[in-house]
Amino acid sequence: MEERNTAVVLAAGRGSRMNSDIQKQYLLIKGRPVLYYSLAQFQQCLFIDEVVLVTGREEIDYCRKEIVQKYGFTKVQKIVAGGKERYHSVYEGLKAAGTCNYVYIHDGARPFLSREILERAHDGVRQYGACVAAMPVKDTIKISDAQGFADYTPPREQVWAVQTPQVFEYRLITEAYAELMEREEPAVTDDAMVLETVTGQKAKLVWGSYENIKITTPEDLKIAEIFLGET
Ligand SMILES: Nc1ccn([C@@H]2O[C@H](COP(=O)(O)OP(=O)(O)OP(=O)(O)O)[C@@H](O)[C@H]2O)c(=O)n1
Ligand SMILES: C[C@](O)(CO)[C@H](O)COP(=O)(O)O
Repeated sequence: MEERNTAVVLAAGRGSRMNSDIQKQYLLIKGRPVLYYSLAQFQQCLFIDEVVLVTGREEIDYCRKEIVQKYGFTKVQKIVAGGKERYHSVYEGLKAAGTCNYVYIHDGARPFLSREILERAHDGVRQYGACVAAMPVKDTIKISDAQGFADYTPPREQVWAVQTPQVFEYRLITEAYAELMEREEPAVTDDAMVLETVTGQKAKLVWGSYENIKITTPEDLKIAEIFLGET
C-alpha cells in the first residue's frame, strides 16, 4: 500500500502574547498572512498528500476564501474548528485527518518551515516512528526554584529548543492523544510530551533551523520581515 502523509496545521490560537487586534496567524509579512508561508511549503512538498487546517470556528470561512482558495492550496481538504488549548486543537486535527501513515503537526505561527526540515522529518519518522524538529540552545539555561533563584544548570549539550513539525506514526500519536484527553487539565506543551507522558516513548530530535521561529511576540514579526527580505 502507498505511504500516506498528512499535515495538521494549527491556527486556532488567540495570540494573546502578540497584543494585536488581528490574530497573529493572519498578520501580514511581506504582504501575505503568516499562515500562508507554512501552507505553501506543505502544498509544494511532494510527499505530503493532504493538509488539515485547524482554526477558530469563526475564521473557517475566512480561511477557506482568503487563504485556501485565494492561494490555491488544493491539499487543504479539511478546515476544522480547534479548541481552547493547543492540545485540544491538535486532537481535533488528528480526528479530522483520518487514517494515514504519518502525521506532521505544525504550528501555523511558524512561517519558516523549509523543504529541508520536512525531508529530515520524513526520514526521521520513517526510521523512528516519532520525531520533532529541534535546535541546540545557544544560551546557558537555568532551572529556577520557586523563588526565582537559579537552582541548577542542565548540561548545555543536552538542551534543545523544540520546534514543529512534530511528526508521528498516525496511530501512535492519535491513541496517545485519545488517552490524554481522558485526563484532567493535562499540562502538556508539545506533542512529543504527549507521547512521553502517555506511553513513555521518546521522539527522535531531528535538525530544524534557527530560522524556524514561532511568531509569538511583536519583535518576532520584525525578525520575520528580515528573514523574508533575504529570500
Ligand atoms: N487553542 C489553540 C492554541 C494554539 N494553537 C496554535 O498553536 C500554535 C502555537 O501556539 P501559540 O504560539 O501559543 O499561539 P497562541 O495560543 O495563539 O498564542 P498565545 O499563547 O500568545 O495566546 C499556533 O499556531 C496557534 O495558532 C491552536 O491551534 N489552538
Ligand atoms: C509546540 C511548540 O511550538 C514547541 O516549541 C510550543 O511548545 C508551543 O507552545 P505554545 O505555548 O503553544 O506557543
